Amino acid sequence: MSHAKSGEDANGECHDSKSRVTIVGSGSWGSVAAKLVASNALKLPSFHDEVRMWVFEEVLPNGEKLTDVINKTNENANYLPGIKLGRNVVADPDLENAVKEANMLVFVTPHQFMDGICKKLKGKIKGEVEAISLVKGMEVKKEGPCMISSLITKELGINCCVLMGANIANEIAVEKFSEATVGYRESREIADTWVQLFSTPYFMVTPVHDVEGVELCGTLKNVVAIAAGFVDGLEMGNNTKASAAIMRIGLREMKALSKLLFPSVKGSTFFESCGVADVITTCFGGRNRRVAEAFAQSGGKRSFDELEAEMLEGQKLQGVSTAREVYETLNHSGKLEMFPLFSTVHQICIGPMTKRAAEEAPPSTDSSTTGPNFLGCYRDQVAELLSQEERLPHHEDGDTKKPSTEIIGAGISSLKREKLKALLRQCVTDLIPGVDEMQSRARSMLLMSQLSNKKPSISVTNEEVEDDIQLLMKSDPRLFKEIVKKHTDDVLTSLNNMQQQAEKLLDNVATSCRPMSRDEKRDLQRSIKELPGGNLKRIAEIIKDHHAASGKAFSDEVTVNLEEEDNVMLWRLHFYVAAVKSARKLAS
Ligand SMILES: NC(=O)C1=CN([C@@H]2O[C@H](COP(=O)(O)OP(=O)(O)OC[C@H]3O[C@@H](n4cnc5c(N)ncnc54)[C@H](O)[C@@H]3O)[C@@H](O)[C@H]2O)C=CC1
Ligand SMILES: O=C(CO)COP(=O)(O)O
Repeated sequence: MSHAKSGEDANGECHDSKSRVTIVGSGSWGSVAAKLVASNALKLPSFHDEVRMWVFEEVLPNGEKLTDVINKTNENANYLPGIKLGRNVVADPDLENAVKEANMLVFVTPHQFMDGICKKLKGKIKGEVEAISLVKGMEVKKEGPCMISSLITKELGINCCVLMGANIANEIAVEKFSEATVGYRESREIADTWVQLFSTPYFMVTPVHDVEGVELCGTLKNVVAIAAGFVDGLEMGNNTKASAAIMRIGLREMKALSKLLFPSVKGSTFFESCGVADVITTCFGGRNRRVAEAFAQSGGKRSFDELEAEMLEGQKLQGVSTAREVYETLNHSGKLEMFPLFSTVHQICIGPMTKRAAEEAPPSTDSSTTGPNFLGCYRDQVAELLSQEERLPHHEDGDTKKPSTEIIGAGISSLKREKLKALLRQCVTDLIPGVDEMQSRARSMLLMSQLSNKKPSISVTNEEVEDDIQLLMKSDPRLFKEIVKKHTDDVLTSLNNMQQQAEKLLDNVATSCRPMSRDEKRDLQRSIKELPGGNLKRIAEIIKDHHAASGKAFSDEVTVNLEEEDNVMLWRLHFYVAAVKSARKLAS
């Protein structure tokens, strides 16, 4: 995109190559966006001074139109009173007129109005136009969820970046320092133009090549903020809000859902202003939090619509409808149970809430350390599937009398077996990112603990040990050791939880296995004997745990007599031995 000055082309025709900006929206953030952009448009030679702002017309109590008041006083009396927007901001109630000359469009209205706005603008935008969306929210269409930037691109046929961040409008309006993130899809040059247009000494903007990640952060954090409000309304305290119940799990679900919807989303995006910073600021200072707090204080007796109208005077909440949209998306894809926080927020928003229900609502302890409870959810689904099934006699597959060669699900119909296999395949797919994350955390901890003992046995690159960690290691080795220990303990707890869930899942799966043949038992016995000491210890643990779960007495000494073990136990050992063999093969 070029920003040369106005001039004449080769044919002597006058053309205007300066950029013109229109802000589509004039709520509190829309008005602050106009102020930021207007101050820069005056300074940057490649922009026209005038910045148009489309206003959804309203009549004030004194009978004046909001647009007229903005143009007369240079203040948005309804949504940002007391703040001068800049004399070069021109309010315009006619949407088509407001955008017709613009080649840079800033969309900033509550997300529920965006579909209608795009439809009105379809075919009305001419020439090379770039857009940016400051809208936090998404649409759910028949085909699935659609981010607002995609809606703009699809409906209007224009490229669209996004700007999200820890940006409470009232604070930026009075020029308190804040950061924001511009997410872009392809052109860094265009992202830089937006950065230039929004940046001021009190508003620092960083471009990130991850449009979906940035937009999903801004969108999903509003659901987390609603949950934070519930916790505040119930006076559960800041520890609850920050830790297991809300912000920490909220961030994990934000990341997991973002990656589920767009696997290209980058983990690093969650550490930009649009990610963790926006979660924190909104969970402490936002409108979503405030209204959700009032909802909880009323014991769910007052509706969000009523409270929004009373408390926000025309401003709009985004979190309640986003929670519904997220719920629909998860429900449609059968993944509700993997996102206990998101789904519970929606259920509380639509139904009567009691303190007890809300207290029971936060995610189970299973998920508090391992993020979305993938394994626990699959365990339950497998258990449900198998319990529903009317068992067929073993050795029979459906209505044929042929002995089955299948191990898993041999006693159930082929239809149920296929469902079971599909569940297990999906479980593995969903588990991979979690395992990758665990591996990378474990590697970091190993590296850190070796560094703290000054004996790294693996090669260390500069990127792996950030400057501040190196500094801490040198300046305060004791604190460094403590931190390493704490994080190592966290990783071990998470691994332990994952292992327990996996064990329960395997126990369920093993109940569906056909009887093990004599030859298979012999093979298993042989394979167990060949295992190294560490793995034998694990075999003993599996047997002990299984005996304990089935109420059998056990002693510290474990002797393996496969003839005496039940079928479930035999297959559990078989799975373990097979996993050890695969791991060894991969390592060699
Ligand atoms: N206010 C804030 O602190 C921040 C807001 N945002 C996001 O910016 C977006 C816009 O929010 P705000 O500027 O805060 O708006 P707001 O909530 O302050 O005001 C509501 C706006 O909606 C307009 N409106 C009402 N009915 C309408 C209709 N039928 N059609 C079109 N417009 C209508 C009103 O005129 C007003 O401009 C939202 O997605 C929000 O999440 C993002 C960062 C900060
Ligand atoms: O998005 C926001 C801050 O970044 C504003 O959040 P609220 O709509 O909850 O005030």
